[in-house]
Amino acid sequence: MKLYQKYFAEKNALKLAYYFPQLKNNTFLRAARGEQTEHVPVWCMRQAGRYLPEFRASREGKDFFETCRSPEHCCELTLQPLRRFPFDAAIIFSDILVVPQALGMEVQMLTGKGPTFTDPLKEPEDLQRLRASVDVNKELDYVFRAITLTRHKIEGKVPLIGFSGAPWTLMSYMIEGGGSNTHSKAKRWLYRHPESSHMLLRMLTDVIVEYLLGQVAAGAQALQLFESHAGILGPVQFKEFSLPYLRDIARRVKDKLKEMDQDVPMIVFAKDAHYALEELSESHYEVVGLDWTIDPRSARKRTGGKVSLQGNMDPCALYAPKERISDIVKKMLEGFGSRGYIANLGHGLYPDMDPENVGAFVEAVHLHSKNMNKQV
Ligand SMILES: Cc1c2[nH]c(c1CCC(=O)O)Cc1[nH]c(c(CCC(=O)O)c1C)Cc1[nH]c(c(CCC(=O)O)c1C)Cc1[nH]c(c(CCC(=O)O)c1C)C2
Repeated sequence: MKLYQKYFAEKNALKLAYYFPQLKNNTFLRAARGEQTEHVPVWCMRQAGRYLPEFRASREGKDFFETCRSPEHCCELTLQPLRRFPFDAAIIFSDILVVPQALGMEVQMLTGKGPTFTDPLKEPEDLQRLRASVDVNKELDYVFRAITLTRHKIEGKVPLIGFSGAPWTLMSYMIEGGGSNTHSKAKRWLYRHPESSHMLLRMLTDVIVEYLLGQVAAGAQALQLFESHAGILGPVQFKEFSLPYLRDIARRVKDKLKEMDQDVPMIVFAKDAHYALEELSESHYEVVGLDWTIDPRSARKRTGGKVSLQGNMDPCALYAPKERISDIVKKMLEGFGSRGYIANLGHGLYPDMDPENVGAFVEAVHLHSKNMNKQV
């Protein structure tokens, strides 16, 4: 057991605080808790990614999941965007598909095709192929080591976010075997095998809870759940197959963290789930992440101050000239207001985006939010 984990297990909050370098910029954590900050904090989903030439150089010729298994590589890729831009948070380089791997499934990242499962789940009997009990500390130890290393190397510059895919999104990959437009194979399970679907979602939930707690024990200072495939579900199926598991995860993680005297904000990002905004704001998460299809003012109204909000500029707005990006950011900030708000994109950065425009986005968030704060 590493020293940090020992203090965590002993619930020794005082020693825990001294183990890692002191945090210098806590705007992201304060905004997550709904506090007023001197500027609006900003980070980008997929900020460690192929739009950066140094990322492409580091990844060149290396297998994607081999990279995920190397704490040194993950640490380097996590830190790269921070060397270029004054982001207010970092997200650990990893992937949501490490969880199906921990359950015993084989996944490869094929160039030009994306994640590909060798043998996806086809029928409910296939659930027997999954590990009935997963030793998360053993199977995902490489992620925990990457987090601990990065938390040291980041030198307290900004907080480090840990993450997991949410159960439904992971289930859909495990059945589709990769990316899909219709998700019809996975949705077939929901209509045809609802009990087996719930069984799989429960198995995933149990592993995700342990995985998230392990990430905090390793040094993660916030957690984000990615329900990237929420939009393919309608409100009725979301309520049955996604929301209860998202709630269960937050409740169980929070209960455990409370026992440990740990206060770690949790973010839920359910892409295209605009129909469930009210429910998501009452799901025990401090922050609800939004995609770009939701109007900031209406999101504030519908969530009624119960949560902080994160998002939601259309990633494609980064193709606009810099002055236009600045105007779009200003309008977005006016819509959300500067309190209890974390600026981000409505989804991840694309590989062909210009790093300079990412820099313009970050700068515009800081500049306009500081100006807004001066006026109140
Ligand atoms: C950079 C990267 C990642 N994954 C993949 C890539 C591109 C491949 C490469 O660089 O070689 C393949 C990679 N991994 C995945 C995909 C999507 C495939 C598809 O469904 O079409 C691809 C191309 C699956 C995945 N992976 C992830 C999600 C949830 C977020 C989202 O909705 O985009 C999903 C759905 C999470 C993820 N994935 C990653 C991070 C950490 C980096 C960061 O955000 O800065 C995170 C948080 C890292």
